[in-house]
Amino acid sequence: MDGFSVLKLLGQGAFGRALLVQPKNSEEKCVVKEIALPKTRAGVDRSRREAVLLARMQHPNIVAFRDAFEADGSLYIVMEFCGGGDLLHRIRQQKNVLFTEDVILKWFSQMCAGTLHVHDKRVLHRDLKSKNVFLTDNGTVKLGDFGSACVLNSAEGVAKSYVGTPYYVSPEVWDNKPYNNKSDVWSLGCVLYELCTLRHPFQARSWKSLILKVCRGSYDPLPQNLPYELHHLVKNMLKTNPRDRPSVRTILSSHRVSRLLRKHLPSQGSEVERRGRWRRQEGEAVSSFLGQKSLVVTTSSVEGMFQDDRRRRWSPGPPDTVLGVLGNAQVISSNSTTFSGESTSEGGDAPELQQGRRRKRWDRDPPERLLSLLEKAQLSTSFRTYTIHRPGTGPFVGPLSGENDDVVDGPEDVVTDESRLDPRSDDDDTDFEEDAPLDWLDGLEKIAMDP
Ligand SMILES: Nc1ncnc2c1ncn2[C@@H]1O[C@H](COP(=O)(O)OP(=O)(O)OP(=O)(O)O)[C@@H](O)[C@H]1O
Repeated sequence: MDGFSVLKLLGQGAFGRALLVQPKNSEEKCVVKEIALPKTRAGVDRSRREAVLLARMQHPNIVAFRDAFEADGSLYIVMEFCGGGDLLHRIRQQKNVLFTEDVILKWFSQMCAGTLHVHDKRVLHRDLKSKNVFLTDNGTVKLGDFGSACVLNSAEGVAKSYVGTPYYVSPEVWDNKPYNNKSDVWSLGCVLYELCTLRHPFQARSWKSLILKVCRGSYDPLPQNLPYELHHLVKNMLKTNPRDRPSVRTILSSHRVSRLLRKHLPSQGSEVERRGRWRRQEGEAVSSFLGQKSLVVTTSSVEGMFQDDRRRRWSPGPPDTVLGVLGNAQVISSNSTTFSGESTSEGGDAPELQQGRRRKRWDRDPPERLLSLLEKAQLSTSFRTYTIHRPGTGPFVGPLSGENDDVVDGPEDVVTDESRLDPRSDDDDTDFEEDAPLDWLDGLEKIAMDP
């Protein structure tokens, strides 16, 4: 850090801290993200991947990569400073004053442009949320924090990377299906909803309530004064089946809302038509930048992850594994051992769960395991990327929770995605996904059980 004067600590994330710095050889203030390098080779490669991915993303709506280096057992990623702070902070500043339609469309269209660039590079962001969307001093929106796009392999890392930030996690991820480009679309839909209402679509004070609402696609309707196109878009982006959600390309090019969005992206219109590809040279360039041969290996393994264009088909049913058990509320007792026993003997859905067995993961670990884990865990009040504490450490508070948020788990006056029960539509647009659903339940268990 010799070449920088540290101006202030911006904050502490799950993987390290962010500092506002002044490089000694430049006028431009930057952010340095300091990540303590893990002891294992795999862990080190994983950490470096954030730098590699960020360096690959060169787009006006993505935080710009400036440099990366390692010193004293830490990785330092230098990036553009966004003086307007993050969008979550900006939303909170509004108090109860809703954003205008123009502001919503302008910011959201830029988020889509950034996400399209990410997806065109065959990368999944996996932690899109208002806290990871930044504003520059002149009001340009930039996507940041590619830390979750990089974390794979270790049990704990998998849990973090797979679950992301619980309020933004899509039904398929709760249902242990592979994360795909539409899971990013779901998270982006949550951010759009926040822009429209200043509230999160799935407010809840317990895990059970949160997962139920997400898997049912139940949220309060948008304000009536917003244009029909935005209502339609939110409804589409928060479809419980990823196949029914539009891709970001569709949102920007051929959705009912596209015309409104493109009006706010005059200089980037052509970008929508272009598809980027992962290029080995890019990884090599970053690798030599960081002075680490191993990054070439890391890069090519990421490349391999996305080269396979096979389209996996989704099971025909709704995300009914988690939903079925959660819906059967009477089987849930505060004692997880009792719960597991009761759910197989008297729970109405249990026999179906036993018979259905369509999904690989539940074959071995039915959702009872998830629920019993969730009973023992609570979300951190700071609401970082997947932070879980054992019981008694604080209330369940979401990023935009207010005083009067729901305290009950029962039915409410909400929009529910009834189409989750319809026959599935075409999934051509769900064009890539991670190769295999990773075992995040093991990671979750480890975190929840650690003394
Ligand atoms: N490029 C940036 N420009 C301005 N502020 C930034 C930038 N990057 C990060 N920050 C701010 O620095 C703080 C820490 O960010 P960091 O990404 O390390 O963790 P986090 O987002 O708080 O948590 P997590 O990543 O675990 O969800 C946040 O308040 C964030 O808004």
